[in-house]
Formats: sequence, C-alpha cells, structure tokens
Amino acid sequence: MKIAIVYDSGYGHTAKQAQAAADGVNRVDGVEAILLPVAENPAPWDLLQECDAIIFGSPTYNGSLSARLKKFMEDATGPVWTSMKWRNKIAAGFTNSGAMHGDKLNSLIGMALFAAQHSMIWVGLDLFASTNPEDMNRIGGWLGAMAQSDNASPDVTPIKSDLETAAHLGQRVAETTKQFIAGKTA
Ligand SMILES: Cc1cc2nc3c(=O)[nH]c(=O)nc-3n(C[C@H](O)[C@H](O)[C@H](O)COP(=O)(O)O)c2cc1C
Repeated sequence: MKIAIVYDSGYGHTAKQAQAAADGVNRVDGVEAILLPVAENPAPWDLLQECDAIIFGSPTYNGSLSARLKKFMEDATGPVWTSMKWRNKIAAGFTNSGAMHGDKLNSLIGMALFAAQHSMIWVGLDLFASTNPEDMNRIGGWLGAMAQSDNASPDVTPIKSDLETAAHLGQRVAETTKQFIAGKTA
C-alpha cells in the first residue's frame, strides 16, 4: 500500500515536516510513503493514482497555501478532477508557518476543501491540544498537523514536538487507510 506526501517547501522547514509525516507512515507494516515535492514538475499523476491516500503539505504563505501547491491543485483539474480519479482516496494535511498562529488554519481548510472537491475522505488529528511545548499538538489544531518555524535553519525548526505531531498524523493516515482498504475488500 502506498501513501503519497505531496508538499511544497520554499526554504526547507515544511520539508522537515513532510519527512516526519513519511516516517510516521512507514511505521505501519505494509505501508510505504512516497515523498513528492511539487516543485519537481510535472506532477506524476499515474503514480498518484496508485496511492491509496494523499497527504498534502504546504508552508503558510500570506495566510494561505503556497503558490506552488496551489498550482499543483489547479493542474489536477484536467487529469484527475474531471473523471473523479481520487474518489474515496484518504486525504490529510499539514502546514508550517513562522508565527505560532500565522493563519495556518486557512491553509488546512484549503487542503480539506480541495480534498472534498475531489471526493476524497479527510482524516484529521486525534490528539488533544497541549500547552507543554514538548508535547505533540502544542499548537492545538485538529484539522491537520501544524508546525511553527522561526527564522532559524530547518536543522533547528520545526521543533521535535511539531515533527512528532506530523509523524503521528502520517501513522494515523496509514492505519486508517489500511482499515478502509480491508473493509472494502472484506
Ligand atoms: C511569502 C511568504 C509569506 C509568508 N506568510 C506567512 C504567514 O502568513 N504567516 C506566518 O506565520 N508566516 C508566514 N511566512 C513565514 C513562513 O511560513 C515560514 O518561514 C515557514 O517556515 C517557511 O516554510 P518553508 O521553509 O517550508 O518554505 C511567510 C513567508 C514567506 C516567504
């Protein structure tokens, strides 16, 4: 079973979150994560079709998705949307931004709406929010995984707890997808 992680990252911070989500997917037996940076055009539509789930990731720029992830979404219209090719694939999302809030929720909403328009099935986080910065979901979102990066290098931020949150989401998507596929073939 394959799960794609379609993401953008201008300066490497969201790429760390994408790698963490992939690590979480790979924790689950029989599930393989495929990292697909959208900057590498053209999008591999055939490979995406082979995947049972797609996790979207973007830095929050100007309170929204990056232009490169948005372009990927618009490009999917002809090859995917018109024939509802991703119908009933599992979907999820993560985002990272400079400010603790930074209007990140709007980016996740953009991904969830895109997934809904493609008739995909959205999976959110199953973590309570924590005020301890060392805990998962310290930022306190449920629609997807959030991370905060300051101006430090991607070697330093996002911090461990944010990367663990992304890994947790990846694992949850892998487990949910396995369950869903098993249910369909039973
Ligand atoms: C064009 C641009 C717009 C940004 N807009 C926001 C924003 O709305 N909110 C925020 O918190 N950070 C904003 N940032 C900061 C980035 O989200 C932050 O630096 C992030 O870590 C970049 O991730 P990346 O290295 O994967 O590109 C913006 C950065 C850029 C370059």
